[in-house]
Amino acid sequence: MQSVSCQSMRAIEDRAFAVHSTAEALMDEAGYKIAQKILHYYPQLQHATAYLGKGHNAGDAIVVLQHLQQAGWTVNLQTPLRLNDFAPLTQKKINALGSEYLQNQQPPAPKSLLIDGLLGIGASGPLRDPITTLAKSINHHRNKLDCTVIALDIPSGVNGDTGEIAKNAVLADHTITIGYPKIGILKSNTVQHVGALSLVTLPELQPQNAELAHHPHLICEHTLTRKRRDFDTHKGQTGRVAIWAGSMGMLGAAELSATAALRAGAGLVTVFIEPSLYPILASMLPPEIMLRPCTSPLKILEERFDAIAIGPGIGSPSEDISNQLIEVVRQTSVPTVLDADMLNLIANQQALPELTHHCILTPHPGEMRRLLPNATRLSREETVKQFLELVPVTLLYKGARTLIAQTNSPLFINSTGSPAMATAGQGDVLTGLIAGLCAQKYDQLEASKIAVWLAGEAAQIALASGSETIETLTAGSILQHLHFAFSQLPRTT
Ligand SMILES: NC(=O)C1=CN([C@@H]2O[C@H](COP(=O)(O)OP(=O)(O)OC[C@H]3O[C@@H](n4cnc5c(N)ncnc54)[C@H](O)[C@@H]3O)[C@@H](O)[C@H]2O)[C@H](O)CC1
Repeated sequence: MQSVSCQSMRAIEDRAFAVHSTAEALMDEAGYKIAQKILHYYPQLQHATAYLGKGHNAGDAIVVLQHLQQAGWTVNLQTPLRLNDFAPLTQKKINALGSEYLQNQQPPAPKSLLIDGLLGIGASGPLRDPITTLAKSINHHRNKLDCTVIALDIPSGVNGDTGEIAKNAVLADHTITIGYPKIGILKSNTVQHVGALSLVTLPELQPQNAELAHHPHLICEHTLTRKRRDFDTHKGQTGRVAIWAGSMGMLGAAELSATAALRAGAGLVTVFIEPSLYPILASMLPPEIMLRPCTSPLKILEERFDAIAIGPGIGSPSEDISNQLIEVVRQTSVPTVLDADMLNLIANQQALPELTHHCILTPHPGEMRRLLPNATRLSREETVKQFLELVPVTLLYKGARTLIAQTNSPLFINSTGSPAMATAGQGDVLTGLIAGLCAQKYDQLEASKIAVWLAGEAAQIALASGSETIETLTAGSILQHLHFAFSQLPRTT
């Protein structure tokens, strides 16, 4: 979904008002949809406190509270403002909830939800009181009481256009933005304040082309689709994936990437492995995955595959194997995902300039620095741009906010994920997912976007379900929760 400036958002909103909508109708719709997101991601919290500024951002928060209350949650307000201080529509919403909530304010409960309804697109300048005090209180309670903070539209104190962070800006675990993502909250420097990102769409809001031009896109469920299968589909049609992964001590990487390719929907997944490792890996792999003992990666070129993945857990292969792996990349024309030590190998052999359109590279920042030493001096966004000026590949630059682009494409920024994903094996899963989707004829950019969104969403769902915590989540749990993430995506019509 394309991002917009706050000024454009206002213009879009004004056009909707001129035609058919009212501020109240939009607020009601936004509030309902935000509450649904909260119930999806945080069903167990059961207690919410909304922090209120004067404007319509606070009105949204009140509508959210009403829906949470209807779902059985206890709700509470925090604000020093009196009823008359609020914008008229926000007053109306407070009255609908019950103005006694203004008089009877309670401190937030431990491990509860805090809603930042302080400032949205109406914010200007550094934070001023009473907003500063309220923002400080949100950050304090997040820390001391282990509360989860949801920011509505924009975390208060983050500039919605520039991403500049004001002193005492709210630290949100999750920002639910309304209508269209605002440019400022997609900037890499804001990730600590924005947290996970969700979008609630309001179909009444229709941007004009000039309002969208050149801005980054948010990867979210509203713009991704999965393919519908004909009833008579057979496994040959859902794609064949070849994987060169794993080495002594790192065979789990081969298992994770192969299982991910299979669970992404690929029909046939074959792992090529050096013969000495065959018996060990054979005992680890799910029975659906084929395992081919093989001394030469060039064997991959002798069969028909629809996608190839090279790199997870390969460590430092011999010179001969390294040369052959590069040769596979040179000779094949099918989508080829290059990850982990394969990226280091490409950097060492200075083979980057030889990569072309069929390659999908998935570096994390360390791997990126080896491929493009200049990256240390650039922002993440500039790094992607400069990288793609050098090589015409699909680039997926991993991080808390993964960036994806091709030469001349817009920049796509992932919305899902969690700090719980900071564990080994997540990259192996991602590689397998991309290869599995490419094998099913998703184009490379689309496959990369869907894969990264699915992995992040699966992590968030695993946490939401209570079956994992930030500490316990593993790459394997992503695979176990993948079906919940897939089911969020509509099918192509
Ligand atoms: N965009 C949409 O389609 C919809 C947006 N909704 C929500 O409405 C807000 C924007 O509401 P608005 O009343 O215009 O602005 P704010 O709530 O951000 O409040 C502005 C208010 O705050 C004070 N203020 C401004 N800057 C500061 C500051 N730095 N420090 C302290 N106080 C400040 C000032 O008094 C202003 O008047 C949007 O973000 C959405 O959340 C709709 O409800 C749904 C449709």
